Amino acid sequence: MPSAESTPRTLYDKVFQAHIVDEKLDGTILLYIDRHLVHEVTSPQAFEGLENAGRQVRRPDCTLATTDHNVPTTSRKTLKDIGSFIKEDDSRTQCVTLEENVKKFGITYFGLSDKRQGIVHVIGPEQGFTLPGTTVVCGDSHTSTHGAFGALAFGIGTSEVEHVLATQCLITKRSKNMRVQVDGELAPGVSSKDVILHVIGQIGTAGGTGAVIEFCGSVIRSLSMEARMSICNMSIEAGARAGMVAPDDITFEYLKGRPLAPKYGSDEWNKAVAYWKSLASDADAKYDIDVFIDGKDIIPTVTWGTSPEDVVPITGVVPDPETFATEGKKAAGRRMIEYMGLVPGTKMEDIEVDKVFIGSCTNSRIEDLRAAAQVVKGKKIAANIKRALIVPGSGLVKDQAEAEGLDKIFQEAGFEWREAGCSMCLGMNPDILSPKERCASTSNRNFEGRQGAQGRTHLMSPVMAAAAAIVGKLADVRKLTEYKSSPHVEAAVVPETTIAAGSAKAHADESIEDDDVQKDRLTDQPQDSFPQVNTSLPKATAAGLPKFTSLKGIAAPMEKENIDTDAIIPKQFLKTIKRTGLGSALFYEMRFNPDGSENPNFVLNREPYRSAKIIVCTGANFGCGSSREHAPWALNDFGVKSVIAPSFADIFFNNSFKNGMLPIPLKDQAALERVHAEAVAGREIEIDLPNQLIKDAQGNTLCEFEVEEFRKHCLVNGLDDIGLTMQMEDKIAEYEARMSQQTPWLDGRAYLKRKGQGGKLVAKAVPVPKTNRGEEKKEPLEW
Ligand SMILES: CC(C)[C@H](C(=O)O)[C@@H](O)C(=O)O
Ligand code: SF4
Repeated sequence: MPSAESTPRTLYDKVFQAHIVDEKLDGTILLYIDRHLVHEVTSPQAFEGLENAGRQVRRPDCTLATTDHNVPTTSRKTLKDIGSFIKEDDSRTQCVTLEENVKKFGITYFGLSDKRQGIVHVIGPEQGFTLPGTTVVCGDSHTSTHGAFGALAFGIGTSEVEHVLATQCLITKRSKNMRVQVDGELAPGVSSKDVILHVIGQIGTAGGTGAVIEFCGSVIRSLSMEARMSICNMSIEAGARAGMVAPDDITFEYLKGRPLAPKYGSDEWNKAVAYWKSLASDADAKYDIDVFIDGKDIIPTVTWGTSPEDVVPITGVVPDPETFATEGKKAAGRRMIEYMGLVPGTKMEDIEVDKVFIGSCTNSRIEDLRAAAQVVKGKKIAANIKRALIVPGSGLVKDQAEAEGLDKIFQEAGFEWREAGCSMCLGMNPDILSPKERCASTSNRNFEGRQGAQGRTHLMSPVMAAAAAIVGKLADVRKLTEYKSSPHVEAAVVPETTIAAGSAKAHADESIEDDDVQKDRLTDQPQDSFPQVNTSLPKATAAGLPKFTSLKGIAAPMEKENIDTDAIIPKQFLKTIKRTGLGSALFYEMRFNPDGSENPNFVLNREPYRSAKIIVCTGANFGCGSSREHAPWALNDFGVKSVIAPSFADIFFNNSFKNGMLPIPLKDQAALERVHAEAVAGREIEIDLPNQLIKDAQGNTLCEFEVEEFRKHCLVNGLDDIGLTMQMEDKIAEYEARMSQQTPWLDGRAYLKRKGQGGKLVAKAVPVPKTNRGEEKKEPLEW
């Protein structure tokens, strides 16, 4: 048996190991976080918790905030401040709240008048905030994007955002190692988006559950950083905790000259590159799961259903659910076909499209826009296309595209050229689909209602979306354009304006009318008029959580696979700055008809399930998709304190515990069926946490269940884990001081000047006289 030192390790093992502050015998780990990105949707409750407990942000120098989800993407030429710019009340409140919080807690913030504003997963890499070998978190599932740099980057819920703000650490466990190796070459017209859609089609949306995927192989190595980011971005749609690519020369080339990366050519840069090179997986490292894909099997891919795994090649047809393997899959397929308004057997290329969206954290970078422009150049969008939007991922991407004349190419073809933001990816802002509209979209989720209530989304690459706009139907881009080479394999170029950091004026766009906001009326506004149920249950408070020992109550049966958090709580309800009051909107689209009346067929609208305290779901991968902690908050507020299912998505699983709730993964099919049968019969069941048993109403044991010791301890004792972590202050400070020596390029200067208790420097003896850019400090960044 080789010693721990000589055991071959994966990229994930190495980065994870380097961030362990403390490890308990049961494998519970306190992990140090180098980079924390913050946006307006998932942070208000975290800052509120911090304030209520009288806590500070531990490392403002490692925290970067922006507004992206709620912001309109119309011209900012009249922008005075965010409060007057955003018309919709709840969106405005979230953005203004973030601005207040960043001021209060001294965090660097890129607001709407700053060219560096944009989608959080675009701006991190663009600024060099994301670096190889770091741990990166954000209250957002697509934090996986940053793994393209060989960072361990993952989404967290709001309670964990608060935990990181307060302690710069997270409590976690090791994930499994999974390798997805894509070898060979991609054919012209096939891009990294097709690669990831194809992979998800192969492994399914739960394929990566509990694992960190390392993408490797000759195809991945040949991709630019931007293309790698698109792949890692959608690791979350493959169910993985994170996606990673080993840093290499393409990575280092991309980082040269980025404002927050070590200064190119300096000793620090050389030291950093040497370290980054050492992170690649050892040749004989072991993976728990291996997937091999041949690049030549991938052709331009689109989705047909309402889960990212429902993919077909563009040359294919709409599948027939009656041919699916199980009754469950057939039923789910029928619902998708109906929701998507499709007929089995229809050629994908015959499906007409109403709107086209090129944007989102998957595909809104300069290379995406260049590739799409190449398809569009000299052509016009089809007459049936109602709107085609190009939404750059950041103000700097927009500037770069304009410098290259891409805006003109798009506008001449009939596209709208917008300002940066999440836009129509999830429609928390005015860019949405109307009911039944069909969209060719470069985003990452095609869930029901994702782009607007009853909207129909087909996911695809930027060149495929551009082709759909020109043809007016889903289209095979290879028929439109002669490719000399695949657009995605060009080496990354650092655009001039990307390097030019610094606050800038709002950028005007003459071509967009301000009244677009009016045009884009939100049709699916939150409604607060539904009755609250089960509000008598105890709520979490900053002082600690209600204790969970035994739970007895009605269990509502569900049978669906892949119940995503968008379905548990749709986007329009994420605009709250509170944790409470969401019970009335739980499963909104399934629970209520479009006119607001109850859907009598939905389980929670039937007796005795209106007062359910437990959900028993026979479908796997419960809680997949977005990291929104609003999902457990909504369940909790409704009165549901425990969900039993064959498996859970990682972030939802974590978020539930943080709210004193107990998700129970029950893999034993027979046991699950016994519990489900009680639920179907409308009888109470009892969850006995100390003894790890599920019992029927008479107290007879139905089955045992597993739960991690540390999580059980916290639940049974109602422990606030921020308080627990803060008791580890000595270890955290010791870790920080050590890392300031070893990786000084990760510290902002403000940190080095900061005094700890007794007036001692928190991290001394670190000779970093200048910022990482080698310049004197400039506001607002303290680097
Ligand atoms: C708002 C946020 C919680 C969410 C996520 O985590 O993914 C959003 O970015 C999304 O894409 O649905
Ligand atoms: S997935 Fe969409 S909504 Fe979520 S961060 Fe990315 S662009 Fe924004």
